[in-house]
Amino acid sequence: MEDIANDTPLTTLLSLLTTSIHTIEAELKAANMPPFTLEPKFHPLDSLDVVPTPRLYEARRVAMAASNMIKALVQDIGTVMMDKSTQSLDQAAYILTADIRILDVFRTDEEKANGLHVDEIVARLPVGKKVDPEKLARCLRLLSTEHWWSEPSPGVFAPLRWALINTPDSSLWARADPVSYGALIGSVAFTEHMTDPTKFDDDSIDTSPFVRGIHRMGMTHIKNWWDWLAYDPDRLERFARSMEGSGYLNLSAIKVDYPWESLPPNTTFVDVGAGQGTVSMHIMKHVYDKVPTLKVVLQDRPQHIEQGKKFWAQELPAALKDGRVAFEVHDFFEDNPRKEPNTIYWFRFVMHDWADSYAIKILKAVRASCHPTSRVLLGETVLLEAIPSSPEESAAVNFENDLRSINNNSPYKPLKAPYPIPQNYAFATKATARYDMLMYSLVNALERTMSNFEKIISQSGFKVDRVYPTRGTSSIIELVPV
Ligand SMILES: C[S@@+](CC[C@H](N)C(=O)[O-])C[C@H]1O[C@@H](n2cnc3c(N)ncnc32)[C@H](O)[C@@H]1O
Repeated sequence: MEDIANDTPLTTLLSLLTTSIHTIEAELKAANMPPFTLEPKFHPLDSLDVVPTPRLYEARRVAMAASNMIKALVQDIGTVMMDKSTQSLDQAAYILTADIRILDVFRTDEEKANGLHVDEIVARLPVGKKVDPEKLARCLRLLSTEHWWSEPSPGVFAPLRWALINTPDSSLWARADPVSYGALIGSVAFTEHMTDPTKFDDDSIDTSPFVRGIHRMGMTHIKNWWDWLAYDPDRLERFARSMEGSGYLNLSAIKVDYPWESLPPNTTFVDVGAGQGTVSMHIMKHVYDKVPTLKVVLQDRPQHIEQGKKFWAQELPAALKDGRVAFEVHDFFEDNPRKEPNTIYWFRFVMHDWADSYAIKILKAVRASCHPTSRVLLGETVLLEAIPSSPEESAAVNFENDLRSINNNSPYKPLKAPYPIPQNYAFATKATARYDMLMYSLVNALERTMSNFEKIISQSGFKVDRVYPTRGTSSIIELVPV
């Protein structure tokens, strides 16, 4: 196992997998959590308030990367071609099951565990959402190949854990429609848009594969992605709810992997482009008593500010009563009205909506208001390049030792990916690489690598003071004015 020269890629990966799986099981046990199963219920770690230990987090991403790399080694090339060239149909099947609210028809845990015949599933679907049972069976059979569903006997289908993403009315479910559908529309015109030389240097939000795709569908009155959302109140509402979902995504990690407790007294935390201020509300809740002088200001466009007032009144009424939260309409392309010392300007998932020229304008506007003691925090994905690992530096045996030497009570510090897993952890970061494409496809923007960030930061009058990686998909990049 330690002799890399005699090992094949498969046996090296198997060794990584064995180490990471044993670590996952041991960490779950130590935390009094049940083992992972496919049963149709959430695992405690699925909770949006729980963060895995550093050792569990590292083991989990190696397990995901190694198992998928094993697939890349063993799968025959013909099947890969069949699979990849038709992958959008997985998404179509998933959107369908979300749209017809299939989970609603399972009334008891027993029905979920044993499954229902597809005829019964369809009989229970509401009018307007009926589908042909045979065709539905084929969709569910497709999803069963990736363990969303199982088919305990022919034509009988039972949901597994992943199917819960389709839970009606949850903010996770709300994602299924506008974002998935928008991604499909963009894919139709993706190659044509990418190869159009007139679009190479065009930063405009009104030009994107999505816009080209929707125009091709005859909807030439749609200017851009936001315009498309705004045309259908139901779609806009579902998208807003899905934003709440992405507010929760990474939240537990953002709360614990930045030292919020050490904020200086009298800090003003300005949540710029706040949405309803989900993240700032949870940070405030987290340190409400520990940092009693902390104040939050939410800034966004009018409809979001109204939503924010309702959200805070419901979730943290004490902050309103104690005068520790304020709400203001502000266009982040203008100078920021908050100019006092010790201000933190917090931007989460704002930069990724904007191409560089816009992002620089947003940062410059805040720089114009920035006191020398103030800082900017960017809560964003930092994409890693897919650089190969070297066998000498990061053998499987080192990974075992590295995992063992992690102190679960120390601040989180990512491990270097073990050979042969590339430095970006490959499949374990696929969702963020895909989000990079999504931002391009929908709004002509991007997720950024650290060098991409440095480019916009250096042109805006800031420098990077420190980067805090988190056990979620976001990092926190701390900027100081220069
Ligand atoms: C992707 S959302 C992120 C929301 C929030 N920061 C979060 O993490 O949940 C982007 C936000 O930017 C806001 N926004 C867009 N253009 C804006 C502008 N010119 N001025 C202020 N806010 C803007 C949107 O209304 C939206 O709430």
